[in-house]
Amino acid sequence: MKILITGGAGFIGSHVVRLFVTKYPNYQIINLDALTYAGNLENLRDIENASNYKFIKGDIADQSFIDQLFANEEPDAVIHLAAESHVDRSITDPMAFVKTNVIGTVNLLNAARHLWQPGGYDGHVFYHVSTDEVYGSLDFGPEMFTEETSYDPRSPYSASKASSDHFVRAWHHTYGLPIKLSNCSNNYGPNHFPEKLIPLAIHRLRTGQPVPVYGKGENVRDWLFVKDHATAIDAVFHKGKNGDTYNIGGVNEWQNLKLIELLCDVVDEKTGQAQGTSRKLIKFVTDRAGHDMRYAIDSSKIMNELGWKPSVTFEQGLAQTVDWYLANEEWLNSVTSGAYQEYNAKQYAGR
Ligand SMILES: Cc1cn([C@H]2C[C@H](O)[C@@H](COP(=O)(O)OP(=O)(O)O[C@H]3O[C@H](C)C(=O)[C@H](O)[C@H]3O)O2)c(=O)[nH]c1=O
Repeated sequence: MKILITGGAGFIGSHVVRLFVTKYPNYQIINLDALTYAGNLENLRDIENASNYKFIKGDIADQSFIDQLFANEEPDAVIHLAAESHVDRSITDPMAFVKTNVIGTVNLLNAARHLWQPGGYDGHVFYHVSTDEVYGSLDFGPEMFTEETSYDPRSPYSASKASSDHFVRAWHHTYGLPIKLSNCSNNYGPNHFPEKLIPLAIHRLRTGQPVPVYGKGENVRDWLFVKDHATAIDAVFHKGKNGDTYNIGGVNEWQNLKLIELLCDVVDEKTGQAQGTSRKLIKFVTDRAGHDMRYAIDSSKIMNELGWKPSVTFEQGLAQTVDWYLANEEWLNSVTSGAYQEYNAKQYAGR
């Protein structure tokens, strides 16, 4: 089987690519990535020479490029992770999110349909990896997002992901395209670009800079270790039902301030600083515009039907993450200085 994985040089994508390349040596994995600021081939150094792996640089928003790629490569399946993903960026530059997340997804859907429909859809699947933010924002309390929760996206980012989810389902209902979808909560772990809360905070603490907490830090997110998200994607891809959606979460809700305090304590412990040192760097700043209060996701469907569950506790995952960032200063320096772009250019030259 030849699988096209889009966004494979990004944070979640690189963990999915590595899992599939190493776990399924008989699959051919094509990693398609535009290598925008968040795409980093250094994430995949360990598997870049694997015989079942190939990297192609390209933009999913470029329709003729995508059509040509499908004609040349004839993938059997698509796992679509390529996306603009940072909510703050979507507030300042929404059009980039429309281009990649909406138009890019529709280009892929069209190309998959035109390639697969003539010979019959058997053995093919278009799997869209999405976010729990499409469901909107919850108040504090027991309520959680289920697969039946109505969509209520509120940021330009979540509106673009909701739109792409709708297009994926529309291609299933209208053209019969075999599809799967999953909506996941906040991920954390190695190789996370330091604009998102956890890697940003680790980077700031490591370099003695203030850690910005938006508003009062009361907002709640559910956190899942990225490698557990990758195993969930593996489960949905192989065992999920055609046309179905699976929510994926860590059963692990944290208020932002509490999470940052815990992270400060882990960093103090790992770096041998006196407890309380890092907490002094917490700085309350202006809130995010339209800041969603709470995401909480009910993962019982994927757990009961597909037998998936997270493999690490938050304490274990956070400790592994801090260890990774402390041991990989070079990666962090390369990302924060922009040097990784040179590595990217060298790796894709001629491909
Ligand atoms: C960057 C930053 C964030 N925050 C707050 C804002 C959020 O309440 C929380 C996490 O923010 P972050 O931007 O890391 O992630 P979300 O906005 O929850 O969205 C993330 O999780 C979902 C599922 C996706 O689908 C997104 O792609 C992914 O970016 O911390 C701060 O307080 N300070 C900061 O400096």
